[in-house]
Amino acid sequence: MPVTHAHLQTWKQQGRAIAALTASEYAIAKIIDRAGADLILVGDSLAMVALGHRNTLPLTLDQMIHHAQAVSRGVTNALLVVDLPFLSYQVNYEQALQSAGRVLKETNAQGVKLEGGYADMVHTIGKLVQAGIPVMGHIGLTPQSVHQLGYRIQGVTPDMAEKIFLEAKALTDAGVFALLLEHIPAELAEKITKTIPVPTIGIGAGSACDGQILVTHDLLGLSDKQPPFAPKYIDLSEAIATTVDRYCQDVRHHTFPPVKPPQ
Ligand SMILES: Nc1nc(=O)c2c([nH]1)NC[C@@H]1CN(c3ccc(C(=O)N[C@@H](CCC(=O)O)C(=O)O)cc3)CN21
Ligand SMILES: CC(C)C(=O)C(=O)O
Ligand SMILES: [Mg+2]
Repeated sequence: MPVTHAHLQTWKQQGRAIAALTASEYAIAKIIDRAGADLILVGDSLAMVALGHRNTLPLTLDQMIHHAQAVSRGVTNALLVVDLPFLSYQVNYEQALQSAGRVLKETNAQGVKLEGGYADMVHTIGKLVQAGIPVMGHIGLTPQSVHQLGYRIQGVTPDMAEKIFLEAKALTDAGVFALLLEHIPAELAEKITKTIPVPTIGIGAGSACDGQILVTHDLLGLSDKQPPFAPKYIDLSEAIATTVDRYCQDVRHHTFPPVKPPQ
C-alpha cells in the first residue's frame, strides 16, 4: 500500500522510524522505491550531486520539474516530495503558490519542501497549506542560504537553539505535515521532536528524530564530498570505475565483444 501523509503521523505516534532518501532520476529512484524507502525527496542537492554545481542555488524550477518527472515514473510506493529551488518561492506567497502548483500539476509529487522558518516563510507556508498543498518544512542548516551560513552546524548557542525551536513550533502551527531538521545538535532535534506533533526527519541532527534522510549519492559513495554526518554504505564510485576499467581492457584486448556472440 502506497505511503500517505497519514502514515507518517501514525508512525511518529508508534515510534516506527521513517526511512527517507533523495533521488534525482528514474533508474535509482525505482530501486530505492522497490527496496522500501518510506519517503523519496527530489532534493535540490541534485544541483550538486547530479549536475555538478558548487551549491544548490543555480537549479531552476523547470530543471527541478524535469528531474521530479523522471523520479516519479520510478516511484509507486514511497511518499514523493519535491524541493522548491532557490528563488522559486522566496519572493512572495503568490510566487510560492505558483511554483508549488506547477510541481503538483506537472509531477506526481505529494508535497513540496521549502527552506526557512522566519516569519515571512511561515506566512507563505500557511498560504500553501490553505490552498491544499502539503508542505514539509526545513530548518537548521538551510543550504539555499549558503552565502550567509556556509554548511556549518546551526543552533549551537542557546539563543540560536531557541530561535530554531520557535521556528519549529511556528511551522507546525502553519500546518507542515513534516519537518526536516538539518545539521543541528542532537539535543535540540530531540527537544523539537518531543514537542511538535508532526514527524521530524533528521539529517545530521542525531538519532532522536522520527525519521532520517540522506542524500543517496552520499549513501552510495557517488558524491564528490561527503558531509561529516553522511556515511558511505557502499563505494559505488570504486565499483563503477573497476567495471569500466574491465570493459576498456576487454575492448582493447579484443575480448569484447566475443567473436561468437552468446546464443
Ligand atoms: N552530497 C550532498 N550531501 C548533503 O547532505 C548535502 C548536499 N550534498 N548539498 C546540500 C546540503 C549541503 N550539506 C552539507 C555540505 C557540507 C557539510 C560540511 O562539510 N560541513 C562541515 C564543514 C562546514 C564548514 O566549515 O564549511 C562541518 O563540519 O559541519 C555539511 C552539510 C548537506 N546537503
Ligand atoms: C536536506 C536534504 C535532504 C535536502 O534538502 C536535499 O537533498 O536537497
Ligand atoms: Mg534541499
